[in-house]
Amino acid sequence: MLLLNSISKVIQAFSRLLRVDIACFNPDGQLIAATEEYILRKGKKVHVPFFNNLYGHHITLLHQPGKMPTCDGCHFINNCPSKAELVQDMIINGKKYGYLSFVSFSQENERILIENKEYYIEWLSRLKEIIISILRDTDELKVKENRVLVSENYIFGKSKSLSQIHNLIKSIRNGTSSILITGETGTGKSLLAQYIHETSLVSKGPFIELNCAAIPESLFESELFGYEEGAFTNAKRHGKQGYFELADNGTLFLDEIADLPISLQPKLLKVIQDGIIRRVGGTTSKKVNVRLISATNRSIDELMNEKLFRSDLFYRLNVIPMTIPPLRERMEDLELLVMNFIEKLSERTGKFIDSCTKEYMNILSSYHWPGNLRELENVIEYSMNIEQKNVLTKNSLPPYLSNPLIGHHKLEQKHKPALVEAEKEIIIQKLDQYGNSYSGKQLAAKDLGISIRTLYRKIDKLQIRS
Ligand SMILES: Nc1ncnc2c1ncn2[C@@H]1O[C@H](COP(=O)(O)OP(=O)(O)OP(=O)(O)O)[C@@H](O)[C@H]1O
Repeated sequence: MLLLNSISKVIQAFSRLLRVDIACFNPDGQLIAATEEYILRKGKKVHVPFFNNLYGHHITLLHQPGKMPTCDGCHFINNCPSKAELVQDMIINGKKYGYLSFVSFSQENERILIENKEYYIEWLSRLKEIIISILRDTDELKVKENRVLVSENYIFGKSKSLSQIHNLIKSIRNGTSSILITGETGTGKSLLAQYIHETSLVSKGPFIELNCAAIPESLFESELFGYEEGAFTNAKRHGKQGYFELADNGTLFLDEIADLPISLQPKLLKVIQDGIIRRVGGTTSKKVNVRLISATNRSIDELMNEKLFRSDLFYRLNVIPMTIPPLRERMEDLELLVMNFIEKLSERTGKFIDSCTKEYMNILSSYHWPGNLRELENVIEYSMNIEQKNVLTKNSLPPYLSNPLIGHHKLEQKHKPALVEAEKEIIIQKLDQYGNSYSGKQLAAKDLGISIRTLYRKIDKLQIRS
């Protein structure tokens, strides 16, 4: 069950029954669930620091919220839309779970709340018990999640293709053979790599990720194998560990492996074969014990045909191949993924969405998802920001989905040249601003809100001189 959804549903039910607005806060005074009226009047991102003054008071009736000494520090001081609040802290065995509040926004409700205080206190205590039990269940779940990063089926889906991947992961759990994950962009290759690590024998060791598309060819060797002091100008004083050393006794995830420069491929092949590395500028060798997982969204077969990828390296990397199908080929997982994203994004968007309408789901089901799960996640985030209700409706979909006449491609075709030029211009500006070095590009990518690997791809695609 989704935590916030569960709490939200209980709160809505109690609110309808008792005819009072209800809000629930975490121990830091941040709103985690509330009735619609409460969100409307107080805003979605209410943070009520003054509640800290109420810990240990168990149940407090705030008669004139906004004008009490405890209101110091609250951003609603002297301007509080609530007329009265009955607040209870949620503490059990010394553990703080947060606060619960029954709120009245009208004078009529204020009178009812005050006149029937005892009755409401009883219900407040019952609601507290239910919410604490939900929060406790989640605590237990978190402990489990820490052992196995994410629960099966739930995160990756229940479709046939995903079940096959799960079975494969189970059967290789005790080994450390190299794995090559293939799949279109945004299908979840990085997430799968982490999952494999977390469920493997080397899960206690480090998981180190290296994006082969993001590292300039000249730095590759020193990044992979490290370097000794004085190995080259600008080398750090005591040298630097490379990715292989960092990943010792754990997993090294080589993302975008197809972008590994051909000149470096023999060196990688040698390390895989011997398990021995030598730092740049070093004279001694070191044995490392690293499980390799690689991923690519390009066709390595084509690269091998063009002699851009060595076949001997490919066979070493591809001992266990795994392919994640694109989202359009596993639509059975769509609903599960949507609900998962709704929960995942509720904190970032400050919205408590319960579900989505059938019409909304139908539109998602008939789309072909070229950007796969990454695109789906963006669409859900967009919808959650736009949606006024607690259910996602067609109205909150981005225009290219809600209005079939404005197809993505149609828009793009019409404006493509201008868009490309604008994009190129912005990237050049940022590179001028931060410089063309690797660290400059890292800053530029951060400023642009894209990953460094995306920046490198764009530099390449837009033929920007770097
Ligand atoms: N099964 C899943 N359940 C929930 N979220 C997922 C799942 N798979 C992927 N995601 C999310 O989708 C987004 C894209 O996933 P990820 O970065 O792993 O894709 P990728 O295939 O490695 O992409 P690229 O080829 O561009 O590197 C991430 O935000 C990730 O958390």
